[in-house]
Amino acid sequence: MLIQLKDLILQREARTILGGVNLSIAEGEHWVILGRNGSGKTTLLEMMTGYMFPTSGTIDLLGNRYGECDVREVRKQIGYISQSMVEKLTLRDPVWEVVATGEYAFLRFYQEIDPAVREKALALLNEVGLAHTAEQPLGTLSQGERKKVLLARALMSDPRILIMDEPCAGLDLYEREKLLADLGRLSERDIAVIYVTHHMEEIISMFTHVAIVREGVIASAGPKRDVLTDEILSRAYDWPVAVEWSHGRPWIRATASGGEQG
Ligand SMILES: Nc1ncnc2c1ncn2[C@@H]1O[C@H](COP(=O)(O)OP(=O)(O)OP(=O)(O)O)[C@@H](O)[C@H]1O
Repeated sequence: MLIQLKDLILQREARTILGGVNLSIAEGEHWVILGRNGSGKTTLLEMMTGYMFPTSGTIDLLGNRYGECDVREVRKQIGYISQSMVEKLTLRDPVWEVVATGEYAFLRFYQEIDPAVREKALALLNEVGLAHTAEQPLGTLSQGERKKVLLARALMSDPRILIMDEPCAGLDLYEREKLLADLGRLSERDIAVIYVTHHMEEIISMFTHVAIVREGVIASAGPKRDVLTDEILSRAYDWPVAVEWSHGRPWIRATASGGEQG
């Protein structure tokens, strides 16, 4: 098992944020996590990355149990892409340096960079189609390009697991499709992807499984075709919806209009 979450409970003050989460992610699977705002998706990712600890329950990642191992060592095998990550990067740093820092666990360099690390950063930039931006300050790149830089950065340490929290948020259709294409190519690598989104159409064919979080518990989890049904999704979103599959991707349609009167 790559990741095993058992009976995770997280209590803050009087609130139960996670109410007993169980989830197993095996080798060769790529998961999407769906759920309404505030259902607990980001909290789950923060637990998997060891940035938050549960009130009770266990988290095993690549055979390491959090609380009984050096979390920093485990984290080296995880690439994590989130909005808070973007905000921590320095916009005036050259793009290749931003990518290269992914080799280490820190955000900026204060010493000479190993030429081999630079070469690797440039190769990864090339893979995401951004080789030409290597010397530009990060701040001169579009939002979509910045997300690709983050993807390249996350791959620097050759992680076994890549965790992404809404990487396509704020991207236009073109930028989104380009990022998803880069992501799709990851299935050639030995890397498991865990991906949080609000947008069903981002569930590209590489994804094998879906988990739905609802009010701090897993409402449904399994192979994507079993989970992405009209019934399960209508319950998950508290709204009548219908799913259609096109080019191997699910598309969701609200079957009652929020704009209709009375
Ligand atoms: N440190 C905290 N203290 C108290 N409540 C918290 C804390 N962290 C998260 N929460 C609450 O836990 C719930 C789950 O938050 P989380 O960010 O995991 O949701 P989410 O599913 O990622 O939401 P979104 O889709 O809006 O990003 C929210 O109601 C949030 O307000």
